[in-house]
Amino acid sequence: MERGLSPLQAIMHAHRRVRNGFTIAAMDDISKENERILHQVFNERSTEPLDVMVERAVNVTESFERQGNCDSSFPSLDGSCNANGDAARSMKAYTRLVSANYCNGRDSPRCAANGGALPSERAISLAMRSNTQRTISNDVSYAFTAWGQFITHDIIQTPDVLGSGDVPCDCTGTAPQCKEITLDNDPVITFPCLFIIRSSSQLGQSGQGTPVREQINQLSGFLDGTTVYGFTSKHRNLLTDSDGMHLRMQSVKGNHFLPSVDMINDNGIKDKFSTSSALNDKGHAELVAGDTRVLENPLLSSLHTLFARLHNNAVDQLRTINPGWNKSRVFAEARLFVIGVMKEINYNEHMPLMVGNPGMAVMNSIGRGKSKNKKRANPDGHVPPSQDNPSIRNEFAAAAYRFGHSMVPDDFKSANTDMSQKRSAKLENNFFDPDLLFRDGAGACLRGMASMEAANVGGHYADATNHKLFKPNTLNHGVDLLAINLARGREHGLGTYHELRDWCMNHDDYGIMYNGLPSMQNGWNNVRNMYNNDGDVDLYVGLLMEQPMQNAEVGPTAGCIIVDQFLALRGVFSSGQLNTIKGWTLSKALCNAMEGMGSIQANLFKKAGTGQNINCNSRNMAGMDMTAWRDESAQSGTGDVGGGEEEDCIDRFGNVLVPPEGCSCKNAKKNKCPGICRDPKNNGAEVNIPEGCSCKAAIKNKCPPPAGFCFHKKLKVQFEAICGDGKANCKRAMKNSCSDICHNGDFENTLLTASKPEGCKKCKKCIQDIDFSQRKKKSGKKNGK
Ligand code: HEM
Ligand SMILES: [Ca+2]
Repeated sequence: MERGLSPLQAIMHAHRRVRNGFTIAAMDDISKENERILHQVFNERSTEPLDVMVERAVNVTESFERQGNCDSSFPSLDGSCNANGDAARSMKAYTRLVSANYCNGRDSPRCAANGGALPSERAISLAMRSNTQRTISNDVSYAFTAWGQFITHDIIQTPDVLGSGDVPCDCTGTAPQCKEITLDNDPVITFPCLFIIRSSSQLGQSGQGTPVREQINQLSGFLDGTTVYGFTSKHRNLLTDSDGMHLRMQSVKGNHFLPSVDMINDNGIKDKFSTSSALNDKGHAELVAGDTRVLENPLLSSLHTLFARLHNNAVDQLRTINPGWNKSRVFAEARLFVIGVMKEINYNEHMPLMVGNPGMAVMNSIGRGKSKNKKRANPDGHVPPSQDNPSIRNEFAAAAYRFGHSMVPDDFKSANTDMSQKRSAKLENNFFDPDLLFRDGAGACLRGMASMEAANVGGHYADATNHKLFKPNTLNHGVDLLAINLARGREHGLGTYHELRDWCMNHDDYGIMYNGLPSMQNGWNNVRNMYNNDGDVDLYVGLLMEQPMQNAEVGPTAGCIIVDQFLALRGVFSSGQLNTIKGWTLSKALCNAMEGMGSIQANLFKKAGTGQNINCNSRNMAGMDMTAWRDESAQSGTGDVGGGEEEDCIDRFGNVLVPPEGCSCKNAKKNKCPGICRDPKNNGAEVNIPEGCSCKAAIKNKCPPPAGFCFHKKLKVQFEAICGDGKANCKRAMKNSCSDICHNGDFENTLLTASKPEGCKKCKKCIQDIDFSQRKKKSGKKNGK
């Protein structure tokens, strides 16, 4: 928990939590190097040819070590090996549907086509608010919206430029890493300005051969369970239980919750998952998941809980069905199952409601192989999702898929088994606060999510997101997510609404989603009049204000961008596994993994009361039939049928082990490789093996003389202790009960032996010059004994 932050610092802290993932040092180094290259080209006017500089930037990014193995039959963690050129793996730049539109043609936020200033993002946000009505969807529940956020967090996280301090923007418009949003007599917000930190980027080259700033995706862009498992081996290992198969959980009031930061012994985890006490103000320990945004709102945290539990349930099933599978195989197959279920829900339940008949017509026609996007299926399991470029599109990340922000309501709810309301909580008081989740449990929260209404997509955000995003408990407002989204689009140099609308309308496959020019929602004329020229309208503004397509939540231009993206990310499973996954819906997942379930919508994304319900108590709903995953070669129960990925070798404490050639990681973890010796009872601390002694004996402090060194576990030092009988007896030596030595506990000087004064029986009693009080204080406090 971060305490003592000013209100603005607390907001910044939360915003940074949303933007910056659980990285490893190599990733941060790559980001810094990329910024350096950008600076060289844009500010120092490097004389090297652009091609050379771009190649250098690409090489920098490529230097990020793969978090997986291309020979594996399982998808890698970071999305590497899934597509040609490792497209869409973690740390790759976004691609664009239309050329970048920066004010200076290279890297400065977009301006009006005539070079003039655009209206302030906050002014547009307020104009959208006052010119539009907020209406409630007749079709979808809040689960529809929440799912969009959960999927976002699997495929997209654009990090801030590194190295900016607590409040790095001062509203003077001078700091290069800041994109400021000017305020003019603001009705609610009391800060001198709003601001965002610019997105970390890489040097790219536009179609016209000019250098441009291209933003980076920190995540694996594939829909591959990043929210559950993280995108680095280190993170995945820290989330894995000591049995190597289950995900770590904590039990609270008899139910499984995500693990708390206190349970995971890693400073990076504490750093990236802690929240500010001005938001998380009831003092709950933060929860840890595969994504750093897990606590952003309590219903999102509940969805994370659902999929972690689902993984663990799948592990239990797979172990029964295939007792011969080894641990890493069980983990990998459970992960594959979880990813399969997520995809099934996303493509079968979520997308049809989002893009409606027109969008699904395009999805289906291309899926059946009529188009250039045709996929190749591989009957043996995981298949690269796309032979085309599956990268995340900038227009999708920075505008189109943010449509869900306008659907988020002010009041979040939990529900009882019969779906009646249990509790209502204001979102403005629950950003980065797991209170609702801890009070009512994940089951009640997800039932609440299904019972809640969602607003229609449009220009009128809820108060919680329009004025009070990340509101600290000491202030009566926060910041404006709508203005932030607009600033982000400009800062990324996104094309305008007209540019994207034209691209989509003229597209061979997507043009059919239009029926002439899209019709716009009420208030459109007033909003577009904010701009000097129609051609300047921000992409996000146009997307929110198009009338939705038939049975869709979004209009044709957002639909086009979304369909294009999800076509690129679609993958294929083997037919047997596909049959298992086919039956899965979000409601079935809730029935399987959530406590207190009764009757809920069959399609959870549909507004309660508008469609069929199902009862979780029917066997078909709550069960998990994994027979298609049965492996005849794994029925013997020896636990040696492998197939898991080969990864960096990291033990369960997160220590990176480097097995010498010819020794496996498995053996390294078991202390069976020469030169590797770690104490499992001491968080895997390194133990030196004295010559002529074994690791096992060294850990137990049982190495005989002359090798006789003792390892003091608490102080993590080795010392020499040869008792009077000539034997090394560490236990006795540490207790000062050897016949001839006393020591003062100051083991920092490694080789400390003191001879016992003559006639002395107990060191403690007879040695004055050895300061035992010192020792007591030191080790006594440290060890709490
Ligand atoms: C309570 C609900 C939500 C909150 C508080 C929230 C907040 C945020 C914030 C603060 C950002 C970063 C903005 C920036 O600096 O550019 C963001 C990004 C984003 N959000 Fe949300 N969001 C919510 C729900 C949703 C939903 C429902 C969707 C989609 C259906 C969504 C999609 C996105 C996308 C695509 C991004 C861009 C991610 C990136 O580039 O890193 N969000 N959100
Ligand atoms: Ca992913």
